[in-house]
Amino acid sequence: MAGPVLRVENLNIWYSEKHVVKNVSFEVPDRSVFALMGPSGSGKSTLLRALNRIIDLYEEARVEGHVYFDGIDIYAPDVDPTWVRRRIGMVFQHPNPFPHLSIYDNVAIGPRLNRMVKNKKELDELVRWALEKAFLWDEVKDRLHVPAAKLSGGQKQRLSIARALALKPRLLLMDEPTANLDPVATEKIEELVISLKKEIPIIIVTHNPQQAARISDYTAFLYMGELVEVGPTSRVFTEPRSKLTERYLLRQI
Ligand SMILES: Nc1ncnc2c1ncn2[C@@H]1O[C@H](COP(=O)(O)OP(=O)(O)OP(=O)(O)O)[C@@H](O)[C@H]1O
Repeated sequence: MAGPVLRVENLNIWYSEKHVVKNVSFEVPDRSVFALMGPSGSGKSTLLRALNRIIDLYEEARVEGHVYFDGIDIYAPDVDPTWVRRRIGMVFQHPNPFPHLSIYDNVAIGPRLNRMVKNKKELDELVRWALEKAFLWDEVKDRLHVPAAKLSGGQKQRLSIARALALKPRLLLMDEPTANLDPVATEKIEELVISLKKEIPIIIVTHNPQQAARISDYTAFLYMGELVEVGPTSRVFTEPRSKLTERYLLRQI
């Protein structure tokens, strides 16, 4: 069996004096969808931001503990945070394509900046690959050069996913990617997440337990900064070990 893609050990995070992630440890197996669920304010987004060092951009945040990515401690002094962010991609709650750039250029910008391709043909192939993986190619292949602003909300979110995929990440983090989408657009993203996991494991934050149940292989339940429970999704949902998880699943907290 493949080792975990990520191992989090005794992770603690503060914003100034406020302790928001409390001694959290878990492993994310390769080729899986791993859901981080919990009520509003439980620390899900903060924890996610620490997993690819985006949290470094928050001046008031302080992180202690370890995050091993394929065995490399991403907080070790000799590790370059930009390398970490390139290898561990991120998709946010609000789709964030550059509105004035074309659909093509939104996907191409990362590979160009990182000199991942030698010529236009390779770039065209990479853009097509990323758009296909993001289930968007068929809808946009005849209008690759129109501005991204012309797309629907769901399409913009899939474009954000294509942009992240174009950097060929080893792992993808998603922070409530369907929070602003209608049910049809949500379903597409959920199908896409499931189809990607064989190639790219995904950690997804959700405040919706049904979504975690539908798409994830493993679920972690976070409550007031503490990891209450983690395990295979089917087990967490059918036989929660903690009363708190049970109450959350019954919508009592
Ligand atoms: N930049 C910040 N500075 C100070 N406190 C913050 C900051 N970001 C978040 N917090 C606080 O940290 C705690 C955890 O927030 P976080 O956004 O990680 O929770 P969450 O579970 O993702 O919530 P939600 O589902 O509402 O997004 C909250 O109390 C929040 O107010």
